[in-house]
Formats: sequence, structure tokens, C-alpha cells
Amino acid sequence: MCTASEYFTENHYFGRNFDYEISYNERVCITPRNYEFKFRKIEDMESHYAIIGIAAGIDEYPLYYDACNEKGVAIAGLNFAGNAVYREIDEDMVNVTPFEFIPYLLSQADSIEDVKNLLENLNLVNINFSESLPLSPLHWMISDKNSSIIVEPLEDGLKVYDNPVGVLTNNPTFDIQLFNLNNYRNLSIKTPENTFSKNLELDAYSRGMGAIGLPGDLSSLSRFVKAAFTRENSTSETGESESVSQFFHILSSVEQQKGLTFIDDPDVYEYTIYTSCYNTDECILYYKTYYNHQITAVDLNKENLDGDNLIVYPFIDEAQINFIN
Ligand SMILES: C[C@H](CCC(=O)NCCS(=O)(=O)O)[C@H]1CC[C@H]2[C@@H]3[C@H](O)C[C@@H]4C[C@H](O)CC[C@]4(C)[C@H]3C[C@H](O)[C@]12C
Repeated sequence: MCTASEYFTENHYFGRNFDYEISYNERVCITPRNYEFKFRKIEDMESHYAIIGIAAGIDEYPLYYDACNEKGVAIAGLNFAGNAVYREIDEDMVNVTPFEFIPYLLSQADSIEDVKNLLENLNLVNINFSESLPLSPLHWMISDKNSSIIVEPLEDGLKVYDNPVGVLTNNPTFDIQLFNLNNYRNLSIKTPENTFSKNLELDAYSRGMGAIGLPGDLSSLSRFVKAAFTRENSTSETGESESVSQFFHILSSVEQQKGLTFIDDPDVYEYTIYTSCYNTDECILYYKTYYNHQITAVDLNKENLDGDNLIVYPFIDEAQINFIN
């Protein structure tokens, strides 16, 4: 399971919880403007926008999970098992593989409007990266500071939805996730009136009673509601550290602790391996890992963006504990 979200103060923040039982040696990976993107079915790209993101630990290619480009367009890919359909090559369309989807869009899109235009003629083809890294069934949340969309490769074609809630989890399809929110329209951040009955005196014995009924389990339908409610009502000071802190708090409302989502024996559980947060205006990537709660940051603009080799920062995953005696 995974959850993606965005948040606004003076800047736009975007990121995700990466929840899974397997790590592919994730790391921060910067693709500078002159790294040559080789595509399987379309022309290679010699120069493009610079990209910062979190990618699998493969040396020759940036296999991004989530990323942001120097224009402030950000994407996260989330599991969409049983729903994602990738197609045969169609010579009349632009044939891009799922693992090329993030590089293809972020290398050239200035905005969500650009992304929508690129999607119009795009065919996501069923070509895997390698024998050992097969096709992964994904859907994507894509945002800039002005708008957000969800892209789902469905049986009947590539579906693009406007995203009015600024979150995404996993199954079911986004339209059902949105519809399900209707069931929670009674939730409130305020103490509720007693509408149960005029004849009964029911006491508001605790703060937070307006959100009784907000799901707390880790299923993707429930995380969608929890993340949407938390994000919608989130508030913070507008400085960078306060905004980043609030962003991580939104995603920690749906984080997965080891031991709660059993996958397999012996002791295989899904858990929140990392949480990312991009300030898309400044192109700074912040992250935390399951073991390291200290926020680590990498600033795209501090690199030489005109280079042609990938720049890699391995994750700092050990606990950083601040002993004060
Ligand atoms: C499984 C990951 C998504 C996490 C998630 O949504 N978990 C929820 C699981 S579930 O719904 O609850 O079952 C996805 C996100 C990005 C994916 C990776 C990226 O697409 C990059 C490459 C792509 C290759 O085709 C496969 C390996 C891979 C390295 C992918 C492995 C895996 O599918 C990843 C890591």
C-alpha cells in the first residue's frame, strides 16, 4: 500500500509514503539535463529538464518511484494491481513503457497542462525493464502548484481524472475512491451537536468527537478517506520547516507500522519504508525512512544540472538519535 499527497502553504509540497515489503535499494537520484534518456520505442532524448526523485538502486537508468522536475511538476507511481492494463504497440501513438512514464513526462512538461497534452497520444506498452524487473501495475498522481491529476491505465484506455482531494492510495479506481468520500460527509473537526435524539442527554466527553467514524485501518479505501480528511483540514505556519513538518504529519496519519500488514511467513510485513516530500517550487526533496526519523534533504539546484551522469545519494536509513547527555 502506498499513499501520495500534496499540501499548500506559501509553496507547494508533494510526496508519498512508500509502503511495501521489498526494498530495491532505493536512493535519491538526480537526472541532470544532459543525461541521455534512451527510450525503447521512441527517439532518445539528449537534453531535457533536470529531475530529482527516489529511484531503485539500478546504476544505468533512473527507475523512479516518485520525482519532481525543475519546473515543479511532480509524480508518484502507486500500485494498482488487478486494474492496470498495458497494451501492445500501436504505431499511430507514442509508445512509452511504464518504467519510462515518469522520465518521459518530467523531461518535457512545464505544467499539468503540458502533461495532459502529452497524455493525449500516449500508449503505455507492455514492455518490461528486464527479466528480473518485470512490469509493475501502477497508477499515478501528478501535480504542479496549480492542479493535480490521476492517471489510470484501464482496460478501456488511459483514464485521466482531475484530482480535487490531493491524495491517492491504491485500489479501487479513483472514481470509486472519490464516490466513497460521500459516506463520510458527516465528519467534522468540530464537536458535533447531539442530533441523536431530543430525549437523550449525550455528552461531548472528549475533543475530536466530530471525526468519530474516520477509518483507521490500513486498507487502501480507508487510507484514502483518512488522508483526504487529514489533508483537507490541515493547517500550519507557512515557513519551510513548519510546512515540511506538517506534510510529514499528514502522511504519518496513514503510515504502516511493521507487523500490522502480514504478507508471508516468516515475518514478512508491508511497512512504510520511506516518506518523501518535495517542495516543488524550490525543487528540494526531503525524506524520512522507517528507521531514520530525521529529515534528510537534497536540493536539486545545488547540483551542476548541466552534467550528463546520474547523481546518486544513497538513503541514510540508520536512526539518527540526538543524545543530549
Ligand atoms: C510496489 C511499489 C508501489 C508501492 C505500493 O503502492 N505498495 C502497495 C502494495 S498494495 O497495493 O497494497 O498491494 C512500486 C512503485 C514504483 C515501482 C517500481 C518502479 O516502477 C520502477 C521499477 C519498474 C520495473 O518495471 C519493476 C521494478 C521497479 C523498481 C518498480 C517496482 C515496484 O512496482 C514499485 C516499487
